[in-house]
Amino acid sequence: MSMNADLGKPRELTGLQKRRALHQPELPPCLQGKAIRVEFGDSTTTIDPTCANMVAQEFPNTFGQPLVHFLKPNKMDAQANYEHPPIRVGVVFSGRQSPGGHNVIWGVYDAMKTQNLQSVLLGFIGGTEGLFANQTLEITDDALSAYRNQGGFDFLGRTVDQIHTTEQVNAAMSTCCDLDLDGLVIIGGVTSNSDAAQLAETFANHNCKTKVVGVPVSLNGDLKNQFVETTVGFDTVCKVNSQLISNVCLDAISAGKYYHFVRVMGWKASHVALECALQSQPNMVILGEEVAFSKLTLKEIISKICDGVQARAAQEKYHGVLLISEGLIESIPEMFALIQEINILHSNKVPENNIPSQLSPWATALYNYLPPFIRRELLLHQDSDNSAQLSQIDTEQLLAHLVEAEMNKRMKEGKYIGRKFSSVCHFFGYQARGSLPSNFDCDYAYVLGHICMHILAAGLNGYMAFATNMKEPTNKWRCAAVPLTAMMSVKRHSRSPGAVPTGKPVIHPSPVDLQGKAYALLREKASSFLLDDFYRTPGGIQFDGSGADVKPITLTVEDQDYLGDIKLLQDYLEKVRNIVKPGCSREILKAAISSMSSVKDVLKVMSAPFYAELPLFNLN
Ligand SMILES: O=P(O)(O)OC[C@H]1O[C@](O)(CO)[C@@H](O)[C@@H]1O
Repeated sequence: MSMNADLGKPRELTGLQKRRALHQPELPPCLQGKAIRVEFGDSTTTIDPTCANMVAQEFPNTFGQPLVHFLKPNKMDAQANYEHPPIRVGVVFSGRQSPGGHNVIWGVYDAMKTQNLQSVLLGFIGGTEGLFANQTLEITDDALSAYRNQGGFDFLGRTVDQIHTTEQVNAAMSTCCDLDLDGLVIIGGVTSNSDAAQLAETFANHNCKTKVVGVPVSLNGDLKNQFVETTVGFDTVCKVNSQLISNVCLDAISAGKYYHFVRVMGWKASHVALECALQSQPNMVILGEEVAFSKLTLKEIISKICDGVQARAAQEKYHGVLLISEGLIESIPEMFALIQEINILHSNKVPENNIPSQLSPWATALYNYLPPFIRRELLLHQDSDNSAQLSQIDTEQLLAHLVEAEMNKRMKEGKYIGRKFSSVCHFFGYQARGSLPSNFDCDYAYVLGHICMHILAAGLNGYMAFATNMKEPTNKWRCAAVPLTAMMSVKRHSRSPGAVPTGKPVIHPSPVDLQGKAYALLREKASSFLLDDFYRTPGGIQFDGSGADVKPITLTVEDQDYLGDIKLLQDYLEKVRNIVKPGCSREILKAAISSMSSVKDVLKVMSAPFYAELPLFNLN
């Protein structure tokens, strides 16, 4: 394996970086001090209970483990002089870069050294390939000094986000055994954490002593579910993108001549686009999830945008900003089908140049209709999860191209009588990914690092570190660990509810919730955004002062306090159980059912025994 010799080298820091390096993330009370109380909750099932059997079969050693809560120790425990044995841990950047990743390493390191100065943390240089090839760097205070609260993943670097094939899994296992590791911390998003689950299972199966723990680090914000509220990096990336978008908005309104088509990273889900839209308030926003839900065709999308352009022209406005998500292209039904055909041909090892001639007749027709630059991008080799390389497909340019053609057509036909349509395109992805992390991401990552260490110290395998109640200040966060298998599901080929799940259980990216409060907020403001140029200027990331604690809007408007409410819900269920008995009145039953519906999702995943009782109440 060839390695970049500059990785992990001490960097010369700028004045701002030096100031950032001094930021000391706060720890929630439960993580302060040497002692910690570990409390085991109910055993878990999976996010989609219809897949529970499949997950249980694939993960016999790690399925069904309980939720774990880390709590402030009681007085006696806190005063006891604990001797923690030294441990050896490895840490690897597996997923794509995301601001804050370095602080996970710092958090693990500080937590280990607080418990025992003899503990050793090893970082794998060059990401997963460094793991396979056993290339390590011992993490020390000195080595960390240039990377605390800094952007990028350049302390250790990363390569392919995959620990997937038998060779890769075996290589990882042999490294962990050679290094006599008690734990391995895998930093990444949905793909990396699915791999972490597989690794944990395989290690358990082979009696390998290394326990595997995953950390939700991804700019996409898509590793989000009943347990995990957000991912490390999402806040920073949304702040940087929102600043860029709002700059473009002000530029557009100043001259009044261009439509800006902006695509933001975020992979298959549109969380980044939704958050940025709420922060910067551009004229139009198209999320992949709404297109998939309404089954909008490319033609319908173009027609909607053109209607918007025309409505603005009627008000003498010839500028505007349109925001789209990276995954939009895959959400358009006919494009999805075309991409699927291309993916299958790729998987069958058909060379890129031969793919067009092997498409079905309808896919050929669509392919030929698309402008040449998009055709080329659709054929690019696949991403590590065998899907299209979304970052490389210039969907914003495709839309701009088709909108211009349609506006010209409307003009020719006398349906549009405004000025000629003119566009500029942007893709905001890499610019934000390397940013200095916000306070929120610095603190979140550091806290998760600490939780990882406590998971490993408790001897747990196949878990993810997470925190809840994060819309509140850090001192109110709650810290916990969830089995990776509890977040898994299996894809269905058809979207109909009765469709049988097929394929391997993995952690899937969660889409934007179209029933959620954040999306409702966007819809509520959509017409005003379109016509009123309601642009908002959040500005650059603030590290000090009143703006430094601003959190993602989508995090603060959604009520995700599941863990905190679980006790309440369990008490509630107990009460319902006592009043809803065979023979009780219809009104009592109806009232119980309607008030229960909001809690059933939580109960479903939090506790298998409780979930088993739900059919009694006919809630499904
Ligand atoms: O171009 P790269 O670095 O391979 O990665 C791009 C992908 O990584 C992400 O930034 C993070 O998953 C996606 O939004 C994007 O599609």
